[in-house]
Amino acid sequence: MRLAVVVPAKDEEERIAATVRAARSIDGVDVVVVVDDGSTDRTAVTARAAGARVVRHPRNRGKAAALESGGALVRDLERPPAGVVHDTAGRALATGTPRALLLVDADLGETASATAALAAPVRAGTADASIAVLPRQSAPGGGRGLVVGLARRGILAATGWTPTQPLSGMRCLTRDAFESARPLAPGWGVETAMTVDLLRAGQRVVEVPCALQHRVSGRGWRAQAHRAAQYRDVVRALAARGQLRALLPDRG
Ligand SMILES: O=c1ccn([C@@H]2O[C@H](COP(=O)(O)OP(=O)(O)O[C@H]3O[C@H](CO)[C@@H](O)[C@H](O)[C@H]3O)[C@@H](O)[C@H]2O)c(=O)[nH]1
Ligand SMILES: O=C(O)[C@H](O)COP(=O)(O)O
Repeated sequence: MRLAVVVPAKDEEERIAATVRAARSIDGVDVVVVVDDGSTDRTAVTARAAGARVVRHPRNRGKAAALESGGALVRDLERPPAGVVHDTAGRALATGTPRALLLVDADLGETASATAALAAPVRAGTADASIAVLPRQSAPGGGRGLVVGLARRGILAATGWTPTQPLSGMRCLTRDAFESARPLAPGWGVETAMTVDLLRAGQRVVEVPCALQHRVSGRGWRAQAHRAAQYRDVVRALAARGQLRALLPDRG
């Protein structure tokens, strides 16, 4: 099974090269696409130097839009050159299974190689999509579980399944599974909505422990503003899926 890695990246010049190198080292990966989502630093040039194909958003459009752009580029790569894939009767010939997509955040650095474990169940055909479960992070986070709790309750209410880490963005999906979850919900709602939409479409989803370390959000005002945006986007994603009840806090 061939794998295309898609890396959404906003101002990730410090970690993007290590992330791209690690992604390229994964068995089966033949293309790494970095979507530079309107960065104001050297993310794009650094990613290209590390061996990635780079798509650039002139303006920042959010993580979901970056994943859409990466998915579209890989879709274009699957299209065979004109004139080569028809038989003598002009019938189109099958051109093989499209690549599975491996969605990898830009801030994982060299630990990105651990996303290789996500491909195993998809390759074996026992799952259509896999989601990474991360270990305790080496730096302490500053969250109180509000966004995570909301997303978890929403997914449970919508599907009957309780994810361990509902916001985890490291995922491996068959092309068919990815397409069944499109259009992706905007911004930070993308993971919550994707899980709901995959399960509702009958795709088999599993969680896989992966030894990943990412940049955790702390306690400062920037981190809290980030969480507020995450909360807003998860609310929108759940509301669009008829899960407003999940927005109410647990009653114990
Ligand atoms: O406008 C943006 C902002 C971020 N990113 C990229 O998106 C990824 C995740 O962003 P990050 O700042 O690391 O967010 P976190 O809050 O740390 O991420 C957690 O929560 C997110 C959902 O809210 C998930 O997407 C992540 O996988 C999960 O690690 C990174 O590669 C970013 O560079 C974009 O592409 N566009
Ligand atoms: O820091 C985090 O884990 C995320 O930003 C989610 O925040 P939360 O702890 O409020 O769910």
